[in-house]
Amino acid sequence: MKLLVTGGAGYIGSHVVKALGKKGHQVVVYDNLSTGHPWAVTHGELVVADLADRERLEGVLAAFRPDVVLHFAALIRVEESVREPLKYYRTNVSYTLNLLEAMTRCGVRNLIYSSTAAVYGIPERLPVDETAPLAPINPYGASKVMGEKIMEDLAAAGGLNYVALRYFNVAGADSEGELGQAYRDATHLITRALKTAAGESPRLYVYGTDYDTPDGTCIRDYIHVDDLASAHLCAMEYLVATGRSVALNCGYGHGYSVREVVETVRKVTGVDFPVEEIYRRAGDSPVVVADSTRLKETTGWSPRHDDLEFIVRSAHLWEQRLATRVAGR
Ligand SMILES: NC(=O)c1ccc[n+]([C@@H]2O[C@H](COP(=O)([O-])OP(=O)(O)OC[C@H]3O[C@@H](n4cnc5c(N)ncnc54)[C@H](O)[C@@H]3O)[C@@H](O)[C@H]2O)c1
Ligand SMILES: O=c1ccn([C@@H]2O[C@H](COP(=O)(O)OP(=O)(O)O[C@H]3O[C@H](CO)[C@H](O)[C@H](O)[C@H]3O)[C@@H](O)[C@H]2O)c(=O)[nH]1
Repeated sequence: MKLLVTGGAGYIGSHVVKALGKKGHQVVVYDNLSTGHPWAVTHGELVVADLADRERLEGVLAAFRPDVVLHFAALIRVEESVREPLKYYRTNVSYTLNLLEAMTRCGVRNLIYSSTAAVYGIPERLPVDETAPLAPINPYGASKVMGEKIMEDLAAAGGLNYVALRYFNVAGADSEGELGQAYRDATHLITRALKTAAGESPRLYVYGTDYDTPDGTCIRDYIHVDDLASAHLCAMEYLVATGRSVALNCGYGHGYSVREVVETVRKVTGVDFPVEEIYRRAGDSPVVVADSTRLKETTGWSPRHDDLEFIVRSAHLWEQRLATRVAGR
């Protein structure tokens, strides 16, 4: 198939592009490289352009005529979204509108959308399934709910078929060591902990130890990025075969506390790095764990790397490669 991937030079998009390329699909990546990297595009063509540029976007869609668009491009930091909400609504909502309008004009009707567990806010029942109310507690989550709502309305009007994949906490790196997280200033827990173990930061801050959880720190459902990539392939096959629109959780169904993650990173790296426990971070939900039964039953997806130590190990190997790459420049 012909696939247009927005944000395909980023962390998750690049892993999905690799999986798509390996399956023989024809890929065009559309990315402004604000956080992505050209080296991360291992298959297909890279168009360096912004979703704000409606003319360029429509031109690329009209020329390529993809069977499916996979839409990763977005801003992703919860805390930043609390401080700078307009930036988030602009990129995550208004540029999604640009994409949907351009797709509509070009007659492209299939979309895989990167949504998030943050749409659930503080879930009432755990693990949370897709029937739970959407009640985001930060602008990032709200922007993704808006994206889903726009797609739902467009689908109801007969103009779109979509799968919204609600990712839980994505972590780890490509099993061949070619790709991984390479944000300029990483904020994700596992990456921050690994960088601290490597001596790039003096200490790891743990944000909040007074949550209503067994050890007082937040609990998250960490999913390996390669398992998430395979969920995209499954979702795409389902979408093309059935034309049915649906939202699907992507997680393993069990969570780890911040303290458990810290201990796993210490074990994997063999470094007893310093940790400082401080105040809560704005916009954080205490516990977020996925019920992914619907993803498994609708698409046949099954995870291969449901193991925190494996996830941390793969991320650790990637961090070592990244350090060599930077040092070699
Ligand atoms: N990382 C996670 O744990 C996580 C969890 C849930 C959902 N998500 C979602 O997954 C998607 C990908 O996240 P990621 O972690 O790979 O982030 P990322 O920052 O690595 O990837 C985003 C990509 O989009 C590009 N981009 C940003 N704004 C753009 C614009 N205006 N025009 C064109 N390209 C633009 C960036 O250059 C980058 O390559 C996002 O939609 C995010 O909300 C991520
Ligand atoms: O240095 C750090 C970094 C994180 N944390 C804590 O670790 C947990 C996980 O934080 P991350 O930043 O790794 O991930 P989030 O759960 O905040 O958010 C991630 O997953 C969400 C879905 O749940 C969103 O989609 C979002 O894009 C993505 O960054 C949180 O309790 C956070 O407070 C720390 O204690 N110290």
